[in-house]
Formats: sequence, C-alpha cells, structure tokens
Amino acid sequence: MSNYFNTLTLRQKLEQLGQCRFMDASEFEDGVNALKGKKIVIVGCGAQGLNQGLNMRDSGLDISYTLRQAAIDQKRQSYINATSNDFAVGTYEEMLPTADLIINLTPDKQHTNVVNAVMPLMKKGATLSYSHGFNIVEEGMQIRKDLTVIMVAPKSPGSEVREEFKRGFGVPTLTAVHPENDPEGKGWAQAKAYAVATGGHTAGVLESSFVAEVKSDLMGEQTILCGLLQTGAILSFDKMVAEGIDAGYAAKLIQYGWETTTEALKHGGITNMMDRLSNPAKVEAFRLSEELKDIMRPLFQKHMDDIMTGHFSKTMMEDWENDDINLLTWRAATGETAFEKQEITSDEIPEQEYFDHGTLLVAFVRAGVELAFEAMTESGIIDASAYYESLHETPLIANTIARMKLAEMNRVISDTAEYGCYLFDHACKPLLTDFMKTISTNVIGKPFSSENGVDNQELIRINKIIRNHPVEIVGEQLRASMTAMKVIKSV
Ligand SMILES: NC(=O)C1=CN([C@@H]2O[C@H](COP(=O)(O)OP(=O)(O)OC[C@H]3O[C@@H](n4cnc5c(N)ncnc54)[C@H](OP(=O)(O)O)[C@@H]3O)[C@@H](O)[C@H]2O)C=CC1
Ligand SMILES: CC[C@](O)(C(C)=O)C(=O)O
Ligand SMILES: [Mg+2]
Ligand SMILES: [Mg+2]
Repeated sequence: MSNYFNTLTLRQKLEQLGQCRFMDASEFEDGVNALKGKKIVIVGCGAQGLNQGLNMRDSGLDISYTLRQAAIDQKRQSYINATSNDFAVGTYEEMLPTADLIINLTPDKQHTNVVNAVMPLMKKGATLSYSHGFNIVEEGMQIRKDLTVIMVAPKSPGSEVREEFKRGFGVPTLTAVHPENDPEGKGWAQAKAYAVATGGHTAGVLESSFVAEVKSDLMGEQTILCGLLQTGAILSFDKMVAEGIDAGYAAKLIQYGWETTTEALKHGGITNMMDRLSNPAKVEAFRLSEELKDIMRPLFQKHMDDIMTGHFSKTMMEDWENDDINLLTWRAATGETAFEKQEITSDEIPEQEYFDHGTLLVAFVRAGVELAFEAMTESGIIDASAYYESLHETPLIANTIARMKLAEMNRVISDTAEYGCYLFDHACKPLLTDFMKTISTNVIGKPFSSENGVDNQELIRINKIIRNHPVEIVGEQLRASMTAMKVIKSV
C-alpha cells in the first residue's frame, strides 16, 4: 500500500483538497430514510463509536456493535459501553455478513488490520464507512470494488457529538464518498442520512472528499485544537505560579478559562471573544496575539507542509511500528506536569473574571485560530472546512479540558490527534521561551491595568483588522445557519 494522496497528480490533489460544498437544509428533507430498516453495525465502541451509535439509535436506526473476540471475552470497556446501553453485541462472524452498513470506528492505527478482517465477511454491495480518512488517504487502503466507501466525520470529540445532540443541536460534519468505491451511486444518499442521524445537519454539513477531510483534520488537531491549548495551558499555569498567584486559582483559571473564553468565540467569533475584554486589555491582547502569530507562523506552516507531503503520517506510522514509544512517553510526561497535578480551588470564579484575568488566553486563541485557518486555506482547503477545523471546534475541545484538564482532552480525542498534539506541544514550548519571559500577571492571573489610556484611532484600526479577517467573514455566514446553537454555562 502506498500513500493515496501522493499517487494523485497535482491537478487531482488540488481538486480533491478544494472539494467542499456547504449543503442546504433542504437537502436533508429525506431525513434518515436512506438508512431506515438497514442493518447498521459499528466496529468498536469507544469515543466516537458509542456516541454516534446512541444518536443514530435515537434517530430511529437499527444499530448494533461488533467487537474483537478478546473484548467480548474479557468484557472490556468497549463491551461494557455497548451492553450497558442495551445494544446487541457480537463477533465479526455473527454480525458482519448480514450488515448493510458497517461503520469502522476503531483507532486509525488498527484500520488496516480491522478492514482486512472485516472485508471478507461483508456481503456484496454493502457499505463501509469511516469517520476519518487516514487509512484510505495516508495508507492507500484498497477496498473491494463492489463495496461503497463513505465518510461521515463529526468535527468534534465523541463526547460532544452526544452532548450537542442532547441539547437538540449537533456538530458540523464533513461527508465524503471515496471516488474509487461508489459502484451503485448510493454513497451520497447514505452519507446524508447518516449525518442526519447523528444530528450533524443542524450545525452544518459539507459535501467534501476523503483527502480534504484528512489534511484539514490533522492540521486542526495538531495545532489550534489540541496542541496550542495544551502548550498555552502549561505555560500560562507555570507563569502564574512562578509570579506568586495561588496555584489552585491558577489551575482553575486555565481549566475553565479555555471553555469560557471560547464559548464567546463559538457564538460570535474572534470579534465577540475580543469584545469581552476591556478596551485597554483588548489592545494588549491584540498586540500579544500579533507577536504570537509571528513567532508561531513557521511552526504552523511546518505542520501543514508535513501533513501535505505525508512526512507526518510516515513518522507517526513509524511510532506505531515502534510500540507507540513516543506517544506513550509524551502521554506520561503530560500527566506529570504541575498543571495536571494541581487541585483546583473550590472558590467560584465569575464568568467575566475569566476574561479579565485571562488576557493572554484570549491572545493565544486568536493567534492559533487565525494561524491554523490561514495555513489551511493557503494550502487549498476551503474556508468553510478550515473554519470548522479551527474556530468552531476549539470550544468543543475546551469543553473536554473543563471536565478533567489535559488528561480528559487527550483521552477523548483520537490517538492520532493525541500524537499530533504532543508533537506540536514539544516544538512550540521552546519557541515561546523568550516570549513568556516578557509576560507578567498583568495579562494572566490579574486584571489588565495600563497607565496609558486607549488611543481611539488605534482601537478603531484593531477592531477593523479583527473583524475583517477571512475566518470572521466565513464564520458569520456559517453561524447564521446554526439556528439551534445552545449556551453552555460557566462554572
Ligand atoms: N476521538 C474522537 O473524538 C474522534 C475520532 N475520530 C475518528 O474515529 C475513529 C475512532 O476513534 P476513537 O473513537 O477515538 O477510538 P477509541 O480509541 O475511542 O475506540 C476504539 C474502539 O475500537 C476498539 N478496537 C481497538 N483496537 C481494535 C482492533 N484491533 N480490532 C477491533 N477493535 C478494536 C476498541 O475496543 P477494544 O480495545 O476493547 O477492543 C474501542 O472500542 C478514528 O478513525 C478517529 O480518527 C473522528 C473524529 C473525532
Ligand atoms: C480534534 C481531534 C479530532 O480530530 C476530533 C475530536 O475531531 C480527533 O481525531 O479526535
Ligand atoms: Mg477532527
Ligand atoms: Mg482527528
């Protein structure tokens, strides 16, 4: 097998990267009908498997699970997840031969093994689905020609796929049909019905390609979504403690600070998030974020380049072959950070205080969202897709940090995302050493105070720059169609 993307001509690469159509609500009028009465079997019952399955069953579809024999025999967590929610569970031999749609929700590392085991048991003309296209695009997996291959990729952690659905909303979802595997022309109808069943159509669905999903998903998760939130959390916490802020307060300010500040981002973009600061603090956050953008731009561009060339996937697959030594070492090191180990104060922090004492957090978010969006769109990824992978998903990841800090984020995201997160974090921290020396509690831990007033002309100029960034332009259009977005209350 060889990297599918690298076998394409430049023209084909650009065509698939640029494939992205925002689907109109009227296109979902058929609801889940294309999958109604079909036997749907999910392989794996982890972060995505369980939560997608729960939503699809609530939407009236026939969902059951297949797990590897050892998971059933040992009653592992995946078995408990499925059976405690009253789903039927069986072996591959019991469940697969009669299935119409098989959804592969095992970790990316396992896809080649799993698909090789599953494929011979699939009936002629069945459909195989993924929620991330790594196996097809980066590993070049070849699928039997009578099978339809689709992708329905929620732009969100599995936990939030369920939480948003329960709130009557959904998460933006990217759909695709593999051009090499659509023998009966039914792929798009099934992908649409599947997106409705998970609730994705209420937030926005893109008709896209496997290639565009993989390259944008890897970029988002490594940089702004997980990598930068991890780096920013650790550096900000360490700085506050070194400057004498109570450690329990500092830990709480970070743990819930990402969630509270990015909740403002979710509803009104960078403009609204920055507007939550006082004018003097906004001017300072803007200055800091411009500096951060200059320092981190080469790193964001390197991640995008390495993802495009296949260098990233090659090195991660080498780690797979090496018993995940880097992933496991980095995971253990994250668990040992002072931020992770610090108990948080039980004192309440009012919602506005997260902004007033978190100028630096806001600067990190603005810099990271804009840099990720810029790197993606410069590489041929369409703005709507880049928006979901940068701005829209950041609050959904921040929700996971609010639950149990970085350990929870790294548990809930895929192993692929976790690997990329650590890779970014380890490269980014040293880059920010000098920058962090210039930071004081004036921008993290305490309210911003300035001896100088605000220059009105400067404020007008800054507001214009923030509001006219392309991520804000596309964001305003996309948010206009998210009619059911719900507010999350801060702690
Ligand atoms: N995590 C997320 O939120 C997101 C994930 N995705 C994608 O969704 C897919 C699933 O990821 P995620 O939900 O994180 O996965 P998890 O690690 O949470 O779950 C994996 C499931 O697969 C099972 N499994 C693991 N190895 C094997 C194997 N060799 N054979 C059969 N079953 C196996 C596990 O059960 P057991 O070990 O008990 O057998 C478990 O039930 C990936 O493609 C990922 O990129 C997409 C969007 C977001
Ligand atoms: C952000 C990480 C992700 O891509 C996701 C939750 O969307 C993943 O792979 O987990
Ligand atoms: Mg993702
Ligand atoms: Mg991912």
